[in-house]
Amino acid sequence: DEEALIKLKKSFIGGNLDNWVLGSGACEKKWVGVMCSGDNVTGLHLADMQLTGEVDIQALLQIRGLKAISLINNSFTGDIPDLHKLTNLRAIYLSKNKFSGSIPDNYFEKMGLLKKVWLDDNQFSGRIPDSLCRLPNLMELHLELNQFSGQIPPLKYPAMVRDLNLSKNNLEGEIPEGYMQFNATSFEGNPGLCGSILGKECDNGDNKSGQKQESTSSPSEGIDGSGSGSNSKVLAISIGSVVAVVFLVIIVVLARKRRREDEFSILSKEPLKEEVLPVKVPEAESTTRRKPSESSRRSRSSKKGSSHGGVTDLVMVNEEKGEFGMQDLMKAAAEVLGNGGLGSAYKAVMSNGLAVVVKRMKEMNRLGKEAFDVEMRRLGKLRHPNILTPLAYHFRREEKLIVSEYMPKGSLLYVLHGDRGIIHANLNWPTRLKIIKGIAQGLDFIHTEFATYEVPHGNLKSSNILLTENYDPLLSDFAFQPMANPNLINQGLFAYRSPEYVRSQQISAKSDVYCLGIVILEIITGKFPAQYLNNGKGGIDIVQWVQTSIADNQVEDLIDPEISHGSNSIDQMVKLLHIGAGCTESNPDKRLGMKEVIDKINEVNV
Ligand SMILES: Nc1ncnc2c1ncn2[C@@H]1O[C@H](COP(=O)(O)OP(=O)(O)OP(=O)(O)O)[C@@H](O)[C@H]1O
Repeated sequence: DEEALIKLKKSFIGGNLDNWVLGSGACEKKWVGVMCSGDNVTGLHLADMQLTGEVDIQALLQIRGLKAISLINNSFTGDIPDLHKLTNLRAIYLSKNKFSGSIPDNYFEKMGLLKKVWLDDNQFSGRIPDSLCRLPNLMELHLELNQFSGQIPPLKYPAMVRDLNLSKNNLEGEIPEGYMQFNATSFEGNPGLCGSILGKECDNGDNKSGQKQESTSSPSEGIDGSGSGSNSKVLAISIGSVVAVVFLVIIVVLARKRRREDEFSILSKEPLKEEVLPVKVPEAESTTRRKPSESSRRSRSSKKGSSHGGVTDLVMVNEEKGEFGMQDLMKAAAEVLGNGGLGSAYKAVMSNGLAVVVKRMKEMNRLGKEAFDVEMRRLGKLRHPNILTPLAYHFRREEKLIVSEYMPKGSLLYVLHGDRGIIHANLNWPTRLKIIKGIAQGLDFIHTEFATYEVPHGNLKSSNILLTENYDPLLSDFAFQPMANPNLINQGLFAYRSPEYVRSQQISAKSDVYCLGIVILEIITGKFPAQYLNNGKGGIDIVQWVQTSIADNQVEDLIDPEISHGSNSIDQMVKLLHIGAGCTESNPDKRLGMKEVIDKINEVNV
């Protein structure tokens, strides 16, 4: 890697790469801009260095572990470099340079692992390459402030993309359907674009620019449109315009916030760091500002299930992490984590340093207060290395709060499909196998503990599997079925998406096995299952894909290249794929049972 970096340095002009000295140890000596994992170079962050010259792709090709390259805010000119030869890249940042010319349509064709493409603020022209919009893992796309023209190509995997900006180009025509999740700011500054996002109807003729003049001249027609031509009303119009602009800004901010929260529900979920807000607690609780001593007294009294004026404080059901009360939670700074099928989730860090997740559940009224307490205490007593045992709860008729420990590595969903850098990079085969085994053990434990429940877990999916520091999986959000309202059950719990429930409203422990199968296939293929989405848009129908490939004898093609490349464990991966397929059998009678799954998984050893 060092030699390659020196070769690369020679192709640059300018910049201050003085500590790039051959033999000094690029990773050991922390060469400027060089990111490493152990002794391997994984990223180049060469931003703001006034670099020009060439980007020596042959040199970069020698850095086998290279995953990300940033040349942001330099002075590179000419065509886009041949980065497409680096097929392992996850992220390309070329923003704020003077790259120009068009990018070949098939440029990104072999870059299936790319997640982030930032080409904004350059002078690129021509069409947006089709291959870019077909990338299966694309999450962030920034092309703003260029001269891209023509129509926007359809987005093949819209559910993956959470950050998109095509503004300030010369794009034209109707915005394709796959982009509907984004708002107008992602497209503004393209005079020829039209479509419902921009509130600008497309006529099917060519006269798009005429339309543009109309719509930009009165964007707030619906708000202040009446009588706007009269000179005598200039003042009123000015005030109206200001109000309208403020109104629009509020709408845009709210829409963006909402979209971000929606995105969390699809692909969890980088904490929204800037959205620091208090954990909202019921009025009755927040009216009195109790002293800490009072708070802990109340917390202690509430352990016994007591209440004050009909409103209970937090009820601790598991004191392994210490005691805390509602006051402690209220004082904690909180961040939105996501908005799932059961409600919203917040992270709160309390003054003693304990970080917890608070889930606000709205549709959990099946049980009265006492029965709910019994259920929660039962959950609080569970101890298993693969179970996330809740710490506390708060009961109100309209809303329940469930508090659990915060796991810094986050959910398996995010570690697998989001960009967690080194955390993702560590998902090698032995780690993935350990995760699969842990999930199966945890589920088996839940099946024993809640054997009498219609469906013991009910909501097994990768967003409800958290990872510990050591990549041990912890199952959360289980055994909610007896507490949840029927509408929440049907819409919010993943087991209710199993084929037998969709077909004939049957649910059983085998529905959990189906969910386990999806997770196993997700871990081995590295693909985001379409089954997690409500609208069926995006992701991959992982069950169908696996079945077809098994039938066509092409099982190895299913394996995530990140684990199959150069591995001598392909046989084990194939075995696990077959187990995943056995778990996702459409007919529950033909599907594997929980114990069979455990036995089969235990036979697979690293
Ligand atoms: N204990 C935890 N530690 C760390 N992150 C968590 C924890 N619990 C939840 N999260 C994060 O918060 C996100 C939102 O969780 P939430 O449970 O609200 O949504 P979900 O899992 O997508 O859907 P559902 O409501 O069906 O469980 C999760 O995807 C996960 O990334």
